Amino acid sequence: MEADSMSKKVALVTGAGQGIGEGIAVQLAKDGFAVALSGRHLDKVQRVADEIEKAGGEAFAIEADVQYRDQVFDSVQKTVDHFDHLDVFVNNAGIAHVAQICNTKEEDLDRLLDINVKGTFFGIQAAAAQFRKQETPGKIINASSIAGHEGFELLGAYSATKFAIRGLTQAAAKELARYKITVNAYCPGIVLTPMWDQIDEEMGEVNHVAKGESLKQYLQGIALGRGEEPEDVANLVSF
Ligand SMILES: NC(=O)c1ccc[n+]([C@@H]2O[C@H](COP(=O)([O-])OP(=O)(O)OC[C@H]3O[C@@H](n4cnc5c(N)ncnc54)[C@H](O)[C@@H]3O)[C@@H](O)[C@H]2O)c1
Ligand SMILES: CC(=O)[C@H](C)O
Repeated sequence: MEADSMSKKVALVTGAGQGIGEGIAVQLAKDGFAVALSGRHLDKVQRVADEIEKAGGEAFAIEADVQYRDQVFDSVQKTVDHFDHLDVFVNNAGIAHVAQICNTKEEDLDRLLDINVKGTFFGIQAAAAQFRKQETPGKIINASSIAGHEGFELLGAYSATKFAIRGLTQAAAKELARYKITVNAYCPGIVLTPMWDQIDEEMGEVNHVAKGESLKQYLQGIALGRGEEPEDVANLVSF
């Protein structure tokens, strides 16, 4: 256990090996948190943890797949074993999938629900259990999306999971407030992370998008179609 982290706030970020999760972990470390980073691929989260340590921060990498409840609870225990306690849990891990609803395979729908919804559900359960065991306040922060406020064509199953996360966040906030545990969600627009490489790859030929146009341009087109100023759309595409 790191002696210094006894006084530091401790955060656990899921899916922290790249993208938004990596950005959150790095910023939390800059803000003085001791950070546990969990992900399906230990080498990816270890890379980010090493970078945080090299920059003078405290970090600890954990291999955990959020679709499995026991691995989520285990990641919290490993964080507490290493840093003594937990203050913040960020349910960041998530996947997207591009398909028209009528063409979405059940196995893809199951994968999205297992990782995005059940993974977030398990994270709330595990974090709340730890905060109550510590008898301390705590913060739980979940990854929803712009697609959790508007259902986008070609992202129907994904949007459903992000809407679900908003509802889950609101319900958890009401249930856990009495324990001084806050539950909030972030809803980014389009953030140019490796998720978009995968989304663009899955695009292929679909009716709604002109050949060669990426989903990013398609979504931007929707925003522009609403008469939003280009700079508004530009704000969506940032990292
Ligand atoms: N990039 C965007 O435009 C955008 C917009 C709104 C919301 N989001 C949400 O933000 C979160 C992060 O997105 P991102 O763009 O950084 O994605 P990303 O694909 O770049 O990174 C996601 C990370 O989560 C990990 N992950 C996936 N499934 C996992 C699992 N079962 N267990 C543990 N880790 C797992 C991946 O390995 C990866 O490291 C996601 O929940 C996503 O839905 C992204
Ligand atoms: C991929 C994502 O979450 C939205 C559509 O930006």
